[in-house]
Amino acid sequence: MAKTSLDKSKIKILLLEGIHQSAVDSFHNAGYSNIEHLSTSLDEDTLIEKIRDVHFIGLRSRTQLNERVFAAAEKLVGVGCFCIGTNQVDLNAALARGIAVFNAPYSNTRSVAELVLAEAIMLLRGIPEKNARAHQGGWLKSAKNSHEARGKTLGIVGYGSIGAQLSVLAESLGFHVLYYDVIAKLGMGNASQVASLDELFGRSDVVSLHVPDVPATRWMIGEKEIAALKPGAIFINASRGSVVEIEPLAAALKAGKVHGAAVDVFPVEPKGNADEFQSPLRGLENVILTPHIGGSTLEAQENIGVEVADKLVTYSDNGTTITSVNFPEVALPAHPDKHRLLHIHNNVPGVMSEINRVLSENGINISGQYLQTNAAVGYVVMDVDKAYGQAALEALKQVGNTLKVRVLYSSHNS
Ligand SMILES: NC(=O)c1ccc[n+]([C@@H]2O[C@H](COP(=O)([O-])OP(=O)(O)OC[C@H]3O[C@@H](n4cnc5c(N)ncnc54)[C@H](O)[C@@H]3O)[C@@H](O)[C@H]2O)c1
Ligand SMILES: O=C(O)CC[C@@H](O)C(=O)O
Repeated sequence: MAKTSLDKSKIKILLLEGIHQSAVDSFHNAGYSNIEHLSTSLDEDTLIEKIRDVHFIGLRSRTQLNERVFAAAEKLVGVGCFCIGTNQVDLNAALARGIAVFNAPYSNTRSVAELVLAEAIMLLRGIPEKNARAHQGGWLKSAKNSHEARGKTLGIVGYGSIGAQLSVLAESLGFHVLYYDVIAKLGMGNASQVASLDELFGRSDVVSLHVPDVPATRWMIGEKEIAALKPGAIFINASRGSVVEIEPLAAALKAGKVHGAAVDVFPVEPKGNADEFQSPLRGLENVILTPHIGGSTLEAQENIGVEVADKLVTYSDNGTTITSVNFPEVALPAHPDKHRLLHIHNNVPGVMSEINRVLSENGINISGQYLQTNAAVGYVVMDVDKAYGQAALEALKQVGNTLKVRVLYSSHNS
């Protein structure tokens, strides 16, 4: 009897770092039951052992998927970053193996923007010091260095989803908003773009960073940039720990050159809640330190769980790769009466004609063909008659430059 659908219980899903239960529920609802759901990340060697028989992995910002891990991931089909950042995943190593990577580009933007705004207000009022003193039995009742947000200038570095959302919230509170971005962007409300980081730093009372971790942003804020801040400025980083050199920031905070800071992300972050957090910023009363929780609200985590699980399910069930961060994007219709062959290959001349030759020689009729490429990879999806032999499948895998071949069986009996 013809096989009619994938045996979903054989598809192994590994979810790390306390991904919200909503993700597990989404997989279950889609018929996937072989799920391991862990609350922590795994060290590299443990991950390498575990990932060998995993088809889909879900992670957040702590798990590093590097070349060594991918080399061991023989069955891996897709990666879900249950967050915005994808810098923890070697996207090229994934692509070179035909593994699609997805994320949740918007689900926690509001959470980060709200936190940053709250921190800006707290720091403008000197609340961290006053709070610390009160806990020690002190009483710092004073208006010195305490300011309203109204009329102050907020400088945003990176005017993407979070930066723009923060801009709107901050303006509603009376901030003047300036921003610096490598791309020309239309400002929300009355916000205006400035031409350089130097100008932004020189004009802002509060500076907040919202850039991704890419080579150009790595350590982009060091001693020179910190020196360009207005005396007594407030500095906030909820982007990535690799963007700011912590030592010069700590020195400027100790010297009072920077009046206060809120830092959520660090060059080195503990692997889990049981590990010690170490930082030169520890013990400074004018600094709010948070454990990379800018996006950690129940609302955001629940939405992210559903969003990324659904993307993995859709890719697994149907081959659609829309919104993948490393893969050619293809939106595919349902395929109730046809089997679907997915062929992922290096994007070099001649592969498509080889694929078509194999299908033709094996008498396989193509009823629909979808092709999308990026610079490195070609992704072709072919809906075919149900009748095809194992030999044809093997021949497809033998086509030169093939990275991965998958079959999605039709959902109806032949
Ligand atoms: N703390 C947290 O929990 C948390 C939560 C979510 C996101 N993040 C981080 O925040 C980052 C920003 O998120 P987003 O959704 O706004 O991303 P986004 O991609 O929508 O926006 C990033 C912006 O930065 C700009 N940019 C890139 N390089 C730049 C440079 N060298 N100088 C100036 N601008 C530059 C881009 O043009 C873009 O407008 C994420 O990449 C992630 O690392 C942190
Ligand atoms: O949830 C996380 O660990 C990462 C959150 C945030 O940095 C993101 O990139 O979305």
